[in-house]
Parts: sequence; structure tokens; C-alpha cells
Amino acid sequence: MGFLGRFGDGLARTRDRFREQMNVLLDRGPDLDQAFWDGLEETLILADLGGETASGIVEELRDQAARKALPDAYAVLDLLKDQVAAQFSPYRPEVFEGERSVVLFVGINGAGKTTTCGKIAKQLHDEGRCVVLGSADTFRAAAIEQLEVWARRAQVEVCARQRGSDPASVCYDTIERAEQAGADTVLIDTAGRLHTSADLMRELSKVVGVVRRRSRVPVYTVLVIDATTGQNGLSQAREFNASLSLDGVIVTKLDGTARGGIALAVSRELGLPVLKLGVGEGLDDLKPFDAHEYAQALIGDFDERATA
Ligand SMILES: Nc1nc2c(ncn2[C@@H]2O[C@H](COP(=O)(O)OP(=O)(O)OP(=O)(O)O)[C@@H](O)[C@H]2O)c(=O)[nH]1
Repeated sequence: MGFLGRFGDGLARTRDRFREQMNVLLDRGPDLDQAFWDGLEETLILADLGGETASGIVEELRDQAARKALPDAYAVLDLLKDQVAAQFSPYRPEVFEGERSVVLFVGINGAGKTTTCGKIAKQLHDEGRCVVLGSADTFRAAAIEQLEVWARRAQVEVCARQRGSDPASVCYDTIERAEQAGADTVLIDTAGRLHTSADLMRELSKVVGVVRRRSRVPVYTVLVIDATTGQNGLSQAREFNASLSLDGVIVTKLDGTARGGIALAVSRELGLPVLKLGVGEGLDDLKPFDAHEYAQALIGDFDERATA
């Protein structure tokens, strides 16, 4: 693993944009003047960290610069990574690594729910856990087939019914089957929906309610966000969280965007842990989350030599 860690390549575009902006700022000289602080905040906003998060980080760094009498911008940038890492909500290992769990994947259309569900099934199966998949995306026929392909690849069982079936009863069947099989983890794919559609959100909330009532093991609801949607990811997270009380988020497609900061914005502003990061379409491109590795990959190393 390189010095940028597991997310290094996936966050390359976000990091390039960030460094480009920072270099423009540092070209003026390393003084800790108002223009530097404004420029730093703008750079963080441009990486899609969100206005609230960006100003929170800058405020804290300003405070530390004054308290520790930091000499210049390079000294501030040394502290930035720790500041970024500290903003994330604490990781919740119990969602995928707990003794038993049922996890529902929710999110807007095309966010990467089915793919993520399949990748996690394969990873957990390879770790020796018994996994059952449930295809509650009964709206899109291709999603059922896609999950069946993943189930074969991962060598796990999948519960599916034909297109148009009631998603809540697919969940019911899936949990029953998982109990019979003595499964450790149940992963349920749900149909994509717009967070702005009240009817579809109500329907999903009903499905989650059925699962919570039926399951004898902890149930977690995980939002999958496509990083390329940028700040819209924050509105998605707000709406899904308001309807479903989310337990965590997975951010996908970080490889295709310079807006990788959205993972931090959502985690900090909604108090939700990031559980995994998707950095490509391959099986190994879904990475376990680590706040320090994320910060390292986002910012890289800044020193006078690197920017000269
Ligand atoms: N580059 C990249 N592509 C990804 C990533 N995760 C998923 N995808 C791709 O995104 C596309 C949509 O993924 P799906 O898993 O079908 O999305 P979905 O949320 O299940 O879609 P709906 O069922 O329509 O809501 C697929 O082509 C995936 O291969 C990622 O981390 N990086």
C-alpha cells in the first residue's frame, strides 16, 4: 500500500483539485493572513466538504494557529489532516462485523446499492460468514438479475421474487430463509427512489418497519450515496435520515469525481458513520473506512519542497 493508503487512487481527482487550489494560495506566500484563511475555506468547499464543515475546520485551525503560535501556512496544513479525520462520526463496526445483523441498502436510483450489496456479500463470504441476500428492488427487473449474478459470484444464497412483487414480503421471506440457514448477515437491496418523492419514501419506511418488527437480530439501514452528485448527497442524506433514521452511509464512485469531500460533509452534518467507500467497479474497489486514511488520501503531504 502506498503512502496514500487504500483510498489513494480513488480520491486522486479530489486530491488533485484540492492541491491545485492550495498551490495557487501558497504561491502568494505562506503568511497566515485573512486571504489564506478565506482561501483555505473556499478550497475545502470546492472539494464538497460542505459550508458548515469547511468553516468549522477553518475556525478550529485558526484557533490552534493562535494558541500554538504556528509560524506559517505549512504548519497549519500539517494539522489539517488530523482536523479532517476528527470531524467524522465514530465508525460502527457492528453493522457488518457484529455477530448477526440485517442490513438494508437504500438510496436514489443508480447510487450503487446493488453493486455494493453484492461486493459486501462476497467480502463477508470470503471472511467465512454465512450471508443471505434479499432482492427487495422488485421495481427494476435488471436489479434482481444483477443481484443473482452477485450471489453466484459470492457463492451465497439470494431470495428474490418476480418484478412487481411486494418488497416487504420479499424482506419477510429473506429473513425467514436466513433464520433457517443460520445466516450471520442478511443484506437487502431496495429499489432506488428520489428522496424528494414523499410516496416512495413512505413506502420504503413501511418496508424498513416490517423488517425491524420481523427480525430477531439488529437491523441497520445504510444509505448509499453516489459521490458524483456532490452537495445533493447532503439533501439525500437529510431526507432519507428523516424518514428512516439511518445507521450509516456508504459513498460510491469516488473514483469518478473531484467531490470526494461529500463523505465528510454527510458524516459530520448528520452525525452518521461512513461504513465503506466505493472507489471503482471492481470487486476489490469497496474499501473499509478509516478516517485517517481518508484524510491522508484527500490532502496528501504538503511541504515547501512539494509545492516548490
Ligand atoms: N466507477 C464506479 N462505479 C460504480 C461504483 N459503485 C457502483 N458503480 C456503478 O454504478 C452503476 C449503478 O450501480 P447499481 O448498483 O446498479 O445502482 P443501484 O443503486 O442499485 O441502482 P437502482 O437499482 O436503479 O437504484 C453500475 O454501473 C455500477 O457498476 C464505484 O464505486 N465506482
